[in-house]
Amino acid sequence: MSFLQVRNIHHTYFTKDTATTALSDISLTVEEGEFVSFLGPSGCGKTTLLSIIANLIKPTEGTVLLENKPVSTLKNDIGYMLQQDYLFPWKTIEENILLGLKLSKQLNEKTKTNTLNLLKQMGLNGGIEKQLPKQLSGGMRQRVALVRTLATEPKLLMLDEPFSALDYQTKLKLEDLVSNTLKAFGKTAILVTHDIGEAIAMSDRVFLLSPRPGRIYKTFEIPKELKRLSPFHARNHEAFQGIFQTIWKELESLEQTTEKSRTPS
Ligand SMILES: Nc1ncnc2c1ncn2[C@@H]1O[C@H](COP(=O)(O)OP(=O)(O)OP(=O)(O)O)[C@@H](O)[C@H]1O
Repeated sequence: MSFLQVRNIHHTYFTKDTATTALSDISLTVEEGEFVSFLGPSGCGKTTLLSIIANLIKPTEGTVLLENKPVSTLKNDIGYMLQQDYLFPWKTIEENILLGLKLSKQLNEKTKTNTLNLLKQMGLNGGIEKQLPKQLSGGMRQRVALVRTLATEPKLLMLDEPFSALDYQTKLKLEDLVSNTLKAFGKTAILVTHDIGEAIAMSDRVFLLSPRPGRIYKTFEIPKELKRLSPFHARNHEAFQGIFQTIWKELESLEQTTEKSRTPS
């Protein structure tokens, strides 16, 4: 049995006057330790799908199982890294990274030491733990957010455009750091991104979603010579351009279809 099973998900958002079907007939599986990405035109339902898998939204139809258990019955098994770091501005870095452990009653000397060590492994040492978030750069804050997420040892990590607010150089460095860290911990992760290069460089598989309603249009297996490399080196490998062009063309054809369906006849 696969680690994560997403079965026949349909989702419609209802308001007083409208019904928007965001997702239709989504089924997929993810293996333990795998890194997959959801890529697709704006509004194709990537965030909705991520929220359903994380049990933040209940789907209109379908089920999500993590290690064969419905996600609605799980606690603390899923961690997040989002575009904004959501660090509490009035709490120190140490208080921020220990908060999840405290709330889930897992805070003890051992988990505290492990978490502070992880902060150092992320290159954040020299007394940073006593500082406030505003004293840190955007890239440093995202590293803190990753430590906070990993502190409670979630089984599955959800990454919703975690690098999109960063400058290009910081983003490339963080892609490597996140990828290496998740590999070292053997974590399973799902990334939502608009960036084809990022999806290829970080993933084992890429799910391309088509819009209105969102469906899985195609799945791309990343060539094994790229999977072996860190994201930075993968971007510079000759196999990268080939798969980039293939996905680019597919995404472009999807975007053209979307534009046409928006043009009034
Ligand atoms: N709370 C909501 N109520 C009504 N419709 C919604 C709601 N949230 C999302 N939608 C609609 O559902 C569809 C999918 O939205 P979603 O945010 O999941 O897409 P996305 O692929 O993540 O978009 P983007 O790439 O722009 O972030 C869109 O048509 C959106 O307008």
